[in-house]
Amino acid sequence: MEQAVPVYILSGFLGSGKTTLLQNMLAAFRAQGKRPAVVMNELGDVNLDGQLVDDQIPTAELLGGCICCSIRGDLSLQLVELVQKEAPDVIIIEATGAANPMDILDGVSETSLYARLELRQLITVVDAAHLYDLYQEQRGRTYRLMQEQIRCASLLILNKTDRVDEEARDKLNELLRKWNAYAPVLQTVQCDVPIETLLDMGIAGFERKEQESVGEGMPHPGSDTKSCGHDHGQFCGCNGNQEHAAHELHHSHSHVMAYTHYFDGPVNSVEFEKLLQELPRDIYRAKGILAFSDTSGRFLFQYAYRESDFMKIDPQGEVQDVAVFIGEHFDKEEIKRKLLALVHSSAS
Ligand SMILES: Nc1nc2c(ncn2[C@@H]2O[C@H](COP(=O)(O)OP(=O)(O)OP(=O)(O)O)[C@@H](O)[C@H]2O)c(=O)[nH]1
Repeated sequence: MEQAVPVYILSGFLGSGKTTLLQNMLAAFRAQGKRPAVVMNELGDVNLDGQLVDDQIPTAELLGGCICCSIRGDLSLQLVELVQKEAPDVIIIEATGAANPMDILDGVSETSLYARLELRQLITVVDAAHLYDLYQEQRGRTYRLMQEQIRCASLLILNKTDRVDEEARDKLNELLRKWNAYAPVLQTVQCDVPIETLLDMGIAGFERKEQESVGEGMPHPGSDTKSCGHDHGQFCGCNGNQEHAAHELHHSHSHVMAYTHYFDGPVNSVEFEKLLQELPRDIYRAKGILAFSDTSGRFLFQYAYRESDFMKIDPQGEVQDVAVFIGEHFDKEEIKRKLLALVHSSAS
């Protein structure tokens, strides 16, 4: 009989390390002689993460929205098309950092009714430093969204542990245990974890959870439950009712917005880095491809939770110089003004 294609969902807040994990998984699958395919979802209008994935790997892009709401129907279409056209051995879905994984789980389950898919794992990547900061305040929509992403996982990766001390690591471990008692937790830097271990752990973890949560808990392929096995009433006063929960959860990330800026000239690298350092706190993620006026070549830049990183690249395909800024209720016009001024001053 035809084998079902295993599907892995990568969830986690913006900038936590999902693309880093995706790259590690792709390398591991290919080393095993497998043919992976990828579904990438970005809030902005361009797929910058796609630049980090080998162009030999079949990739479906869902841009300009979040899988879990505006473009959920597209997810099913893309999955079916990938299976029919590419016959991959495995599919990895990288959600936007603003996605609620429950809806993506639901989308995959629905699709598995008419395409041979088998949901293996929902891996949530957590930025240790970011969660630790939010934990001090214990409130805010981003904190609640992170909580949801953690609760729904079958495997948790506590990443960026290089950015917190031992005391914070212990505290975070305790917190993850409290929010999700079932999923194994792996502590990593750069999501560096033996992938074979990760895949083995996940399968066992997912099966165990399904058995232990009979009647109320963990969503699984073919299941019509949308519950993460926790009390939704904690957030919205409902008792896990599907509609109320979905409604409330969409609201938990509807605060996230993106601005995509296309450049019509190069910018000075020092000035651009300064602009990143001075971004308002409400912008927690930025990425893009740029040419600088003071150095040759083009660069992929990443800004995640106050850390920036530049990598020289040779972009695949035609990519205009572009930057995407993601955050909460920030002033798009102000960013636009600053970027236009930067291009102008770099030209003179
Ligand atoms: N300090 C530190 N940086 C890391 C670590 N892992 C990843 N990063 C960096 O964090 C930035 C964001 O990583 P990504 O893998 O792109 O994160 P993401 O979750 O895919 O981001 P979005 O797709 O925007 O949600 C990049 O600059 C990575 O190099 C880590 O363990 N420590």
